[in-house]
Amino acid sequence: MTRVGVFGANGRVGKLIIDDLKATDNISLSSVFVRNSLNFSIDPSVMVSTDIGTFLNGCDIVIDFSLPEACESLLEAALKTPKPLVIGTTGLSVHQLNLLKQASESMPILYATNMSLGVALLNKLVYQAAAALEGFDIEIVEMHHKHKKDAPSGTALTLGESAASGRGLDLDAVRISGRDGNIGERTKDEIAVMALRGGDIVGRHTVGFYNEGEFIELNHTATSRNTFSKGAIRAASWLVNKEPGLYSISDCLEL
Ligand SMILES: NC(=O)C1=CN([C@@H]2O[C@H](COP(=O)(O)OP(=O)(O)OC[C@H]3O[C@@H](n4cnc5c(N)ncnc54)[C@H](OP(=O)(O)O)[C@@H]3O)[C@@H](O)[C@H]2O)C=CC1
Ligand SMILES: O=C(O)C1=N[C@H](C(=O)O)C[C@H](O)C1
Repeated sequence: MTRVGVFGANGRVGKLIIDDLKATDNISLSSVFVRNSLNFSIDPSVMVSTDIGTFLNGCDIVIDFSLPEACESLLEAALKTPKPLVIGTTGLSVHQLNLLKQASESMPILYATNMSLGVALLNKLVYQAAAALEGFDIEIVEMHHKHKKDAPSGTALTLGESAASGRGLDLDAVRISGRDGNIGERTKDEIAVMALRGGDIVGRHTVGFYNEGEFIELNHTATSRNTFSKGAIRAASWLVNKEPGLYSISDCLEL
């Protein structure tokens, strides 16, 4: 039985992971980390801790859906107490991503900005389309619920990287995040990644390829947040006995 620790247990996704673990074979919840207290009741056999080291010692693998600064604390603690990590937190800074890469030298880490099968496939399709549709303008739009803190979404940035890579470009050099005023015509290589926020939208991503006379739009819509919690649990079962290294959701899904 794989014993899972949930980091970000009070959160929208964290709570669903705790529920979904109850219905999954060969894997169960053993510890949760909270900053203050857990805001719902839990089986008394589960360790609830405000100390990251104690939390890490109480599980075989961690699933993290929290905030960038919280994920950074987790990575720092895991460098002292190595543990397989499934990380879904988005909005990580360059420093935090470097810390994640450093940690993956001493433990297996699966980092995915989106745990769904659909988006994993979408990234492959976007890479292929960007490479094949020479001269088409690439634009990305994402829509999420009004509580989301980071923008653009981690998924949109990953899709942007897939598109840029299909064109042999570096996303950081070609990405724009807004248009306003007398800015002139669109440049050939730019890739816009735009964010909309409102209501309870779970997650919607559209990658458009626009040309004179035709366009293609590839779209993914998450209609349930359980898509992410179940994807993360599947990733944890896959990762737990792997060698140290940085793994992607495509590795787990063998896409
Ligand atoms: N990869 C994927 O498939 C997906 C990724 N996400 C990402 O996952 C993350 C969480 O999303 P969501 O569940 O909606 O967010 P929530 O805001 O609902 O939850 C965030 C959680 O992080 C905890 N937290 C905040 N600050 C700290 C801290 N300093 N130390 C420890 N814990 C902290 C909160 O605990 P507390 O209750 O104590 O405040 C809370 O439990 C986001 O980055 C989001 O973009 C979301 C969906 C899918
Ligand atoms: O915060 C969310 O809700 C989501 N975040 C992830 C992201 O930033 O891409 C994944 C998903 O779209 C939901």
